[in-house]
Amino acid sequence: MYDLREESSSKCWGGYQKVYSHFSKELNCRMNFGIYLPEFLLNSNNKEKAPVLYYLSGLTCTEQNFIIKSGFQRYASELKLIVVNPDTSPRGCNIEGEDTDWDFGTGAGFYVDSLTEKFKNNYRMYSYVTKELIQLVEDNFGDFIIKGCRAISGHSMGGHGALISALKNPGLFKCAAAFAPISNPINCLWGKKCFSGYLGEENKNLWANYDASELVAKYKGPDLKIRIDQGADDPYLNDQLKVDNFVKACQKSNVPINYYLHEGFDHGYFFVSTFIPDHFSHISKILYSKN
Ligand SMILES: N[C@@H](CCC(=O)N[C@@H](CS)C(=O)NCC(=O)O)C(=O)O
Repeated sequence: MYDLREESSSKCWGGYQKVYSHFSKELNCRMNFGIYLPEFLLNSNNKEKAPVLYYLSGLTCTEQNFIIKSGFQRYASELKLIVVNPDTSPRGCNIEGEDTDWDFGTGAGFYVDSLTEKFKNNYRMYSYVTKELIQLVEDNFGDFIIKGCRAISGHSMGGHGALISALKNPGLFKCAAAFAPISNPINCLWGKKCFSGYLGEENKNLWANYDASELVAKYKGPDLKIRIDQGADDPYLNDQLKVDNFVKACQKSNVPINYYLHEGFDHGYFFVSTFIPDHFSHISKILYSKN
């Protein structure tokens, strides 16, 4: 039903970096995602399984940016993590205007389910990530996976996607983490542009349902063990990311958060790749812990 096809498979550190394509019912188009499988899972006499970390990328990315630039594979293999990373928007849907801007449409799905006439049949990245992709992975790679043992992380727009996916679905993920997340989208230009295009000005009262700083204030569920890594020299920090608003909202609602502000680092993949080892090790400890 998914029409799943392996597009590539490359040995990388102690595992295989694969890319699959499939047809998405949520998005009404074919999509790519990356999956990294630590090698031990593929040995014929192996009985061990592994947790899954879902990783969402930021504006302008496909599944390839994280695969090529972050260097995560070495740590995923050492820490025994399966890592699944989808594309950031539907592709090739031929919606007028979707390819005009780098911060809206293609490459900028913003992890919401669109409500506007123009986008609602395709731009459903929220349901794609939290329902269809998880189901697809569990249906097709279930033999390798510790049931129900998932975490989610992401970068920038993907950090926003990771936080809202976890906050809106208590219990779905044992841990939520992010690099430089867009933390209060209803109060920044990137968020306002995408929410107005995908959700509509007429539905402004619903925008808060996709805003991490708003959602955390209402969060009731198992401890999420949130971790954020942020570059102190990130040019987007004050105007677009507004991570402080999220940290304050967590403190106000007594949701534990580990926030690391790293001197001198900016927004790009040199920052992400530097902190992948700590970030992944934090997530792995939580996924492999008994409680
Ligand atoms: N338009 C700028 C800003 C977009 C941007 O910084 N995107 C981040 C996520 S918000 C990214 O991961 N870009 C892709 C890359 O660095 O490979 C650009 O493409 O450089």
